[in-house]
Amino acid sequence: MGACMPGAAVSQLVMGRANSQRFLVISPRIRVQISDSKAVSAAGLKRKFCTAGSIGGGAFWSELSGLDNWAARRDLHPCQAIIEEDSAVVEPTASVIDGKAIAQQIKGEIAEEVARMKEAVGKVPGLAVLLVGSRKDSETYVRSKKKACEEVGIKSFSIDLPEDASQNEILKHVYEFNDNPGVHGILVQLPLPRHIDEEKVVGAINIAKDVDGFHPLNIGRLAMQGRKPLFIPCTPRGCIELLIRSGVEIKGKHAVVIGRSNVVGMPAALLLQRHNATVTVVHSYTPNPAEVTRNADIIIAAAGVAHMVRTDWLKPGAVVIDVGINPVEDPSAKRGYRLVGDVCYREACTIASAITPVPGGVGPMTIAMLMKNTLEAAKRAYDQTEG
Ligand SMILES: Nc1nc2c(c(=O)[nH]1)N[C@@H](CN(C=O)c1ccc(C(=O)N[C@@H](CCC(=O)O)C(=O)O)cc1)CN2
Repeated sequence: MGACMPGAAVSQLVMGRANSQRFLVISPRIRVQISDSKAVSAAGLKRKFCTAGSIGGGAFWSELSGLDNWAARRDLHPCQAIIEEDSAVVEPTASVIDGKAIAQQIKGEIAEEVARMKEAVGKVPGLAVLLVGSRKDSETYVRSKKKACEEVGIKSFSIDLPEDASQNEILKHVYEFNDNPGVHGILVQLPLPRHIDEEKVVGAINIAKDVDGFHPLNIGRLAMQGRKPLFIPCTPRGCIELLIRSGVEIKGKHAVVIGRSNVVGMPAALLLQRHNATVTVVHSYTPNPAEVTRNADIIIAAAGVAHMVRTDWLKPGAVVIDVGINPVEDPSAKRGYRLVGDVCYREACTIASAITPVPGGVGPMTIAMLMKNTLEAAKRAYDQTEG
């Protein structure tokens, strides 16, 4: 079991040795034997998804897993053959919800609004991004956020702090951004190093600039009837936007959210209810999750377990939004690994009516929604909101 352990999948990337064979433990039931030629890619995979010095993986997954213990649910981990099979080209009968294209379209709309704001008030929105440590995945996401800012005309401010930065140092930057009128949105890239109290840092962000929507006041308002959060967390907002833009009716439907993390599962369930769906949350202690999920018209899968959702979890015609981003070793891929979702895509394609791919589904929408939240923050600051 790895040192960085909060979520299930965190324990899933461990190097091992048995009978003079080296292997990479992808999940409790998946061990990939590593030949010498594969060793580099396995190490690369670990580098990208591990905190420096730890032997566990689970970058984004720990966000999805939250307090959950999916690793203990050995019954839910598919065998390696299933994951390998899934890389085969499939002709889906389900329609593919192209998150990358939809995100691009949304960024185009935002760029137009930013240009209009510049003309009207002579200002553009500003987004501050705080990164602590040198996790490769977090660095990639932060780079994507800055690139998106450039694309749409948002000014980005960034602070990169070392892994051993103190809590006070981080808070000092948050307070400075809170006081900077040119900064309309502030985000602290998660996860933070273990010695930092995430609750304190997120709670220090001015709620009017909390473009991640993780501040307890924003989450509280999201949960309450008749209250309006200033911001909705980007990934759940992206999931709903994908459904709406794909013409999927949410009202009156039964939605199952798999996972209850603070970043995705919990706010997604709250948001679906606000859209008048009947919502069931499936988590790592749910008995017979396949049976529960099989009742769903809409599934948001955010467990952080590669290919957990199989054919028997899906009702024919269900709409599947796959939030999982799980790296699995693939020597034929340039990076030595590829990303797969929580849903066995190949199988789901033949039974669902619509499905998001991984990559290219929810991920790009997270960034587009961050741009949207930042624009909305600036509109409020300059009194440019409609209605
Ligand atoms: N402060 C925050 N931290 C984190 C959040 C968040 O919303 N706010 N979410 C995740 C990571 N994340 C954004 O920060 C994020 C994850 C994935 C993608 C994405 O576009 N993924 C691509 C694949 C990328 C690749 O090839 O590596 C895809 O799915 O197509 C964007 C943003 C945790 N932390």
